[in-house]
Amino acid sequence: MVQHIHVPEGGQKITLNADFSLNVPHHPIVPYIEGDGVGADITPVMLKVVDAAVDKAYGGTRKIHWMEIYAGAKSTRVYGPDVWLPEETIQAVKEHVVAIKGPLTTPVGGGIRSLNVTMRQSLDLYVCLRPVQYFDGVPSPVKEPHKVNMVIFRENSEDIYAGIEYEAGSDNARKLIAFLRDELGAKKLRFPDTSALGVKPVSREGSERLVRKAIQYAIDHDKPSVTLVHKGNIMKFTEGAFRDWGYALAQQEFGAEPIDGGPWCRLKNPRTGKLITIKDVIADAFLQQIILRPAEYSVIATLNLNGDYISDALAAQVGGIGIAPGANMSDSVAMFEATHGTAPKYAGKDYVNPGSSILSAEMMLRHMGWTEAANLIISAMKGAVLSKKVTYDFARLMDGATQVSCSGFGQVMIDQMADR
Ligand SMILES: NC(=O)C1=CN([C@@H]2O[C@H](COP(=O)(O)OP(=O)(O)OC[C@H]3O[C@@H](n4cnc5c(N)ncnc54)[C@H](OP(=O)(O)O)[C@@H]3O)[C@@H](O)[C@H]2O)C=CC1
Ligand SMILES: O=C(O)CCC(=O)C(=O)O
Ligand SMILES: [Mg+2]
Repeated sequence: MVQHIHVPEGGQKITLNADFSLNVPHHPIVPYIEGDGVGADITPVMLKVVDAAVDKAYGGTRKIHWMEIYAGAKSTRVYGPDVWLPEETIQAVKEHVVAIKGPLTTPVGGGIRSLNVTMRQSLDLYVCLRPVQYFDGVPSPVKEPHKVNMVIFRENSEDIYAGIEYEAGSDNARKLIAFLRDELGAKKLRFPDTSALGVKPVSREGSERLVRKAIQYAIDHDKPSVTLVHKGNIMKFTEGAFRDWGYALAQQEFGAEPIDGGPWCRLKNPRTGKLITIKDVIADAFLQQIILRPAEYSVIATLNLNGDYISDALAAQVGGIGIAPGANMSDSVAMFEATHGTAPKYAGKDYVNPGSSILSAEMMLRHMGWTEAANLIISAMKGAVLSKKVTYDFARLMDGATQVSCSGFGQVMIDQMADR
């Protein structure tokens, strides 16, 4: 029994097989969250572009039945002032297996904790998958943006994002400081009473399941390497353990052999026979190497906070977070979303680039096995960029561009589909 969700008539649920593959009917119901801020601008454009691609690709025989579900500010308007994330929203995503969402606001300092993170944790969407690829013609601040071709596997359920934090001066902070000092011998540290504390949980299971997915992806997509990015020199038992557990898993589960005594190792791709190198790099060095030598990196596996920073930094190299898509995945559920946030200064202005959301939907279509529609979106995106009719973010860096609105860019993409 749903309270405020309107279940569309004529659609059917996507279901899961025992091996987690999907049964996708020709008329699937797909839940979506509009999102806060620019969510109200980009989400309708994304829906329209996806509908056009599906219609064109399948000649009207397939159609997504979109089902709006609520989170964030819109949820408080529909469900009541304090209901930011209704339980039926989580249930709907779980039951429908595939969903897409717009960005949701998280206040800085105080206020509610991130609804985005809460959804990932509630549904155990432990992989945040963010491909970073270059489209010809996109303006970029680097000289050779076409050399950036990476796929980020960001651990999405642990790390400092767990939200275990104690405010400076609170009883709990004082208790924890006393415990650290008196029971755990943390005497050398500076712990003035004004200290706030955060806890960074990183587990072996959490690290292994993420690295397993990253290596499997490299095998399935014929990638040359998987790089474990960490700050394990400083945070030895969390970030350092992530690296060590990653290498151990590569050897134990995928038969990787150490190179020159390790820790780098190499496995043979069982599909192609080619070698896949498993390597690691410390996060700060990584952030300069992706600018200086991006071609050396392919699949990236990293913890939650590193993955957050790396996502935006890499996106900038290929044109910015206006075209940076992503997915949050468990073994059974996938929820797609742009890398960027609510960009509040542009909210409601029909201004920003809807590309991130549209490319997230493209990932969703591919996940559903609707490859023809996904391909159509990619070719329409390429055509739109080459036509130089682009939103402000590209127009401000592109010679001879015609600036179009958010909805205008969606229309440019749909027009591109007509010629394909
Ligand atoms: N998954 C989610 O729902 C996420 C939510 N957030 C939340 O969003 C809120 C705002 O965060 P903020 O740090 O400002 O980050 P945002 O990603 O919202 O925006 C930062 C800047 O990125 C550029 N940008 C963002 N979206 C687009 C787009 N669609 N097209 C073109 N450019 C874009 C703009 O740059 P310019 O100024 O140069 O034009 C914008 O000012 C916060 O509450 C944060 O917690 C943040 C990230 C992810
Ligand atoms: O949840 C948020 O508000 C921010 C999350 C974020 O930046 C991300 O997941 O990339
Ligand atoms: Mg982020």
